[in-house]
Amino acid sequence: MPTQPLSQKEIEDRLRELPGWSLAGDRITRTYRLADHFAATALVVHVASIQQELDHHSDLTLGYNSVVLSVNTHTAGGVTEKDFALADRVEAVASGHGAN
Ligand SMILES: C[C@H](O)[C@H](O)[C@H]1CNC2=NC(N)=NC(=O)C2=N1
Repeated sequence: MPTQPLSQKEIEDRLRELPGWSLAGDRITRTYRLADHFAATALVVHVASIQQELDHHSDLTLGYNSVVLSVNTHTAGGVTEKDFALADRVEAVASGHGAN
């Protein structure tokens, strides 16, 4: 059964449990700040490995000392539980990279 898009209320309820994350159009997004470019690059590589494991992929933008993650579920045409599962996994590792 295909993953269903969450309603606006369901998304807002889930976002309350994810400080730093917000809804931008039909995607959820968060910007992480890191110590420097190397630390930001290491976080991108770590997120990429999580995404391969989950078979779910965000758009990742690497800056000098920042990483912007933006995701929805293309196949569902909106935000689904898969996006929040990815967000939860990234949150669990981000602090280990010194991200905030
Ligand atoms: C076949 C494969 O499972 C799909 O193409 C996956 C891969 N990663 C994906 N990532 C995201 N963000 N949305 C998808 O719909 C999606 N689909």
